[in-house]
Amino acid sequence: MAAEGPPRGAGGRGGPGPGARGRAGRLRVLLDMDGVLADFEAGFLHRYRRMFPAEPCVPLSDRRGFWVSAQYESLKPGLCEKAISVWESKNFFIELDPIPGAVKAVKEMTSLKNTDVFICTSPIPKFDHCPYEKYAWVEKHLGKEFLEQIVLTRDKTLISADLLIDDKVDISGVEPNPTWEHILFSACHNKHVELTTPRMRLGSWADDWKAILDSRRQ
Ligand SMILES: Cc1cn([C@H]2C[C@H](O)[C@@H](COP(=O)(O)O)O2)c(=O)[nH]c1=O
Ligand SMILES: [Mg+2]
Repeated sequence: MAAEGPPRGAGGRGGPGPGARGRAGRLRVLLDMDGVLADFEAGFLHRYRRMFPAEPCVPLSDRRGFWVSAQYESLKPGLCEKAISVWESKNFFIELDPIPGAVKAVKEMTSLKNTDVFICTSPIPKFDHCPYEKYAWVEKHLGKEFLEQIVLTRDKTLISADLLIDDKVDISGVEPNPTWEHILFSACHNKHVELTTPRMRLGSWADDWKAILDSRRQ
């Protein structure tokens, strides 16, 4: 049964939130969903081929840049809209496979002492299926209790935390100085991007993500 009251690690203390390092020794981690926990890229390619078998596609090894829609449009005018129709279709988000090792890593991370883990994900504006299916995906793969840990936002800079693990290279929004440090999670579209120091990358869930968390602990 889900616990009552505010979710673990979420506000509830009143007054302005503490700074990134002032949370009574607790580390707050935000995990992106698409491209970090759920395999958006493979799911997209699979469904796109099924929906548009006569159209050209981009193999995952040739993906460059975060926006699938932009790369498809440059491949052939009109493909942007077709690409968008793929992730707008019913069951796209719920049917995404987990990224290898993600489910185990999230469960392990959640069980660490002094660590609060949230899923921070941007829904698409067409809301018919996506927000519901993101919740359903979390329940299916991580369990009901984890539904308390979901943050849906189109602007991740507004959310305060110590770390954000995300596959998008540039994350911007209305807050020019987000509290979190962005750890770039490797994906087919960002593998070739060289990061300037001190930016860090997590190659996969098989890599030492605990060391990254520890580097941010007080
Ligand atoms: C590649 C791509 C993605 N989107 C949408 C699909 C997802 O809802 C978000 C990405 O969310 P995340 O939290 O940053 O992982 O963006 C899109 O609209 N167009 C695209 O090309
Ligand atoms: Mg992502």
